Amino acid sequence: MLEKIKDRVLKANLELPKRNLVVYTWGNVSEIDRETGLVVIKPSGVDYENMTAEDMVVVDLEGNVVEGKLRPSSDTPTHIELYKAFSEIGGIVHTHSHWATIWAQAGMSIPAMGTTHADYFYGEIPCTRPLKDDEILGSYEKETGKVIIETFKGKNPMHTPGVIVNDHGPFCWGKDGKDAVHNAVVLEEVASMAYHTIALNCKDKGADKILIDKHFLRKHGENAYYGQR
Ligand SMILES: O=C(CO)[C@@H](O)[C@@H](O)COP(=O)(O)O
Repeated sequence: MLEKIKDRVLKANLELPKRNLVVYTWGNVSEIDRETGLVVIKPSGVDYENMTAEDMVVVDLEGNVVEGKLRPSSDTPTHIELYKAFSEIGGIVHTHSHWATIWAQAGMSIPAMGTTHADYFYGEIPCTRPLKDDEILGSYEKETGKVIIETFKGKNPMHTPGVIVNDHGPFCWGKDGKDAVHNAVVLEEVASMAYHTIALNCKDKGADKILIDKHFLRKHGENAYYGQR
């Protein structure tokens, strides 16, 4: 079942070590089939070198394993919460990539410092509030999803396809797993650029809003004109 999606999800997961977004097994990618409401996600704690499409696990939106011999990613409940809340998204990725995780550990949103950022993310990439003790001790991974959703209240998740989870790391999403990983690569790059920009000249506010609007909307707005149309 869902063999094509399993192939795509495997490929998207293998992109993580290739792009230096993960160390060992510290990340996961999933994709949802909106027709059946089933999610395909990588197994928990399996080395990327040995992973096959058959190892991908299919779960329903209640978190029940529908197909697969291995246990799904430990972050599956977070992915499920996001799929339920953001109907536009088709793929999700979580990593502990170096620069984005530094922002997470600092508990800081990443300001839009320039056009590289604005080409992909509209405004700051928000950092969630810290989880409360009872949330950590309860359904921790589900609560992680809920705090992301809380952070995105009133925001369009497709305009800001990523978040920094406080003291943890980044989650990104997109129209499918490949697109989500693309956004995670960009987020890591802008996290590094923003850190170094602030270190260099103490500019901690971000670039002119008009410039940020221009760059986001030329790619993603109603009258977008970037690329081939
Ligand atoms: O945050 C963590 C572990 O602290 C996880 O995201 C990471 O190790 C990946 O876990 P899975 O192998 O997907 O279960």
